[in-house]
Amino acid sequence: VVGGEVARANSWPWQISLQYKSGSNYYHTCGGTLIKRGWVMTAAHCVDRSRTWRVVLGDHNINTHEGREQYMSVSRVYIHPNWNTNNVAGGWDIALLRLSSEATLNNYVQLATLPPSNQVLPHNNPCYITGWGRTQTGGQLSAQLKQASLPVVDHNTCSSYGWWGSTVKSSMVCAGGYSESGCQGDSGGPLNCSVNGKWVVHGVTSFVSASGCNAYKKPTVFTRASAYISWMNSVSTIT
Ligand SMILES: CC(C)[C@H](NC(=O)C(F)(F)F)C(=O)N[C@@H](C)C(=O)Nc1ccc(C(F)(F)F)cc1
Repeated sequence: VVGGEVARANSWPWQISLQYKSGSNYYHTCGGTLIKRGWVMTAAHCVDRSRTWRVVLGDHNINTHEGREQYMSVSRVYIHPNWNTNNVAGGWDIALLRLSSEATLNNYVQLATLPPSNQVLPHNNPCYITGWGRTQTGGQLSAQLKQASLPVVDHNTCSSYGWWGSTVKSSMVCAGGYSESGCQGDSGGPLNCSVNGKWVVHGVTSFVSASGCNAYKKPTVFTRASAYISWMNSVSTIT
């Protein structure tokens, strides 16, 4: 997250850290959202490569053990069937992770609220991006969870000339576009939007500009969760 501030610990209790094993250590690579006690929503591009994954719930500083974390292994990865690794602009950048055991819900770990199917938020709807991603273009990951205010940019504006143009599809949500943004390492994490006084996870962090995370008029682009409610229900109930 470029800009914004360090979040109050566990104030986004559905935010998870997706980590992969290398040698005897685990490394943060993406964010994600706890949507059911045994299910995490993340970006397809995060799990393109088959690795040994773990999901950390209830985390704040990803480099220290604070005692509130729950470490879960992943029993199966469901990448959207239409996802194309070489074409993030095509959309479909969403995946579900089945956890090997169910999360314990408490003050530090809670389920996210997902939007109703096909709900599209208005221009400037207040939202926050959260994540442990780079704090500057080309910079380092943040040790502590960060948040930044990223108001919705409607599709009409986001897909116009000078903005993202046709790279952005209506199955995506744009947010921000000025000094604050997501950045590498925030991928897969939530766009938390305030709807009728409640936090609703409307986006899955997907991409930023190749010329810089907080490039002007290149808002952070999210997979629009409300476009995938039926797919998520079909995956997380048949299995
Ligand atoms: C997994 C990546 C897509 C990566 N995602 C992120 O950094 C995320 F955190 F915003 F999710 C990203 O945006 N990286 C930058 C450096 C990038 O490659 N951006 C990019 C944007 C659009 C396109 C286009 F237009 F071809 F689709 C290609 C690359």
